[in-house]
Amino acid sequence: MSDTPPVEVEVHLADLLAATHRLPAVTVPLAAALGRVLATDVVAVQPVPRFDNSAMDGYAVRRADVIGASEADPVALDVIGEVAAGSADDPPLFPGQAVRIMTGAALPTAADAVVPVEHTAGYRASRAWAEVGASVEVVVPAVAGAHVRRAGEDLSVGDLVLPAGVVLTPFRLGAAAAAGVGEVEVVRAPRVAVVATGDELVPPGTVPARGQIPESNSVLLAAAVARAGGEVVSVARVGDDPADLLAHLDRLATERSPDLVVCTGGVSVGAHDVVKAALTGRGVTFRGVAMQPGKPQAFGRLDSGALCVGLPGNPVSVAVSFEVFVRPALQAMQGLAPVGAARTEAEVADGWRSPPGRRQFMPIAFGADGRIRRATGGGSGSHLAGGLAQAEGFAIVAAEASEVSPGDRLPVMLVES
Ligand SMILES: Nc1nc2c(c(=O)[nH]1)N[C@H]1C(S)=C(S)[C@@H](COP(=O)(O)OP(=O)(O)OC[C@H]3O[C@@H](n4cnc5c(N)ncnc54)[C@H](O)[C@@H]3O)O[C@H]1N2
Ligand code: MOO
Repeated sequence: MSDTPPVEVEVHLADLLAATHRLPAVTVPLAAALGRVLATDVVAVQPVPRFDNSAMDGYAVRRADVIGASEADPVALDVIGEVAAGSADDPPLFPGQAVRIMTGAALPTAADAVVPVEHTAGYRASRAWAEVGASVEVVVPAVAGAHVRRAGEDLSVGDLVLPAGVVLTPFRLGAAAAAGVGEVEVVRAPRVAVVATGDELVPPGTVPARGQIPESNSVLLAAAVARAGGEVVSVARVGDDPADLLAHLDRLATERSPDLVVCTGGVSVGAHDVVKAALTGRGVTFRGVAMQPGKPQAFGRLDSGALCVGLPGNPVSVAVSFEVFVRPALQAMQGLAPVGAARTEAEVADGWRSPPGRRQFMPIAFGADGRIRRATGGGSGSHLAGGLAQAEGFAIVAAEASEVSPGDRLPVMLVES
């Protein structure tokens, strides 16, 4: 790896994406569709609203009866029935008659307006509803269609509710349900296995012995993968023996059939770099990428057909590599444009140094003034895992730059909180 010059970020990303395929579509109930990418258009199978119905609690009337109603000259109507929301009743309504009606109830066929209960004398006087069999005094005239929600005024049968390719959000799922749709065709979620490598790693929360550290990369990656639409099918920690890693990958292939295996650690030039030792010559390419952090990278297809991405072990390198390479790959697998995280541009509040020849991704936080400053203890060190908690994004410094100065404007890749 160190013998050949590093490739540009774009080259590595393009090669990775070229090895990435969109996954097939599956049909799922709405309740299982949150965050999935829609594979086919959703059209309304029912109009929205489904039928003419009341927007108010009140009385369904024939509008002609109440044109002249006023406080001084109330119109008395015989209350001949009631329809509540969910009732299939369609009471016939003759001139001089009214039907008690509740919000969402189907408007009787013979009615053409709704008088809110607040527009009746009894309610004004004592908050009282006129009972069925009694009469109600209307004190405000109704206009045609008053407080009637018309069938299909939002969507007609066959109208497009959601186009293929959108991510299913809570609002979109609600709209599909309202239009009578119960299941949707979505791109299958990428099945992702996370493998953290290194003899020094112990589960988070346990007390490490000398030389050991808490394993944090798989925690970050599993969470990030899930947020990015992946289904995490396995999270494991493997030591520095290549035979153990190969055995683990074989087991994963037969038991979990991942589409993507994300490994961390062991891709550099160390004497115990396990991912490199195990997967060199097995369809996985190891190379340097002109970025900091995240220089050593690996990718390829395993014998099982799963795409394998090997990220460097340093925690900040993992975070950056996820955003720069893994998120776009997950997007491509789901049929989304592989654009990575959302971006913005911001002014730098404090300056820092950047390694010439490598594009720098500096963890940053926004100040109250909208300007950015370094998030990780002032530095760009790829081991500063604690400072990642403060990172709201990564400022991107061009490879040619050796220094960033206060007042510079930099592109910023935004991190999901
Ligand atoms: N002689 C050279 N040494 C190094 C080079 C180089 O070019 N020549 N590159 C450095 C850079 S840059 C990086 S990045 C690292 C990448 O090395 P590896 O991918 O082989 O990663 P490891 O050596 O396994 O680990 C690096 C570092 O990260 C810690 N780590 C690993 N896994 C985890 C985990 N799951 N959770 C928390 N922390 C983890 C590990 O303990 C190491 O401190 O190589 C440099 N060296
Ligand atoms: O490239 Mo390494 O990722 O600097 O830490």
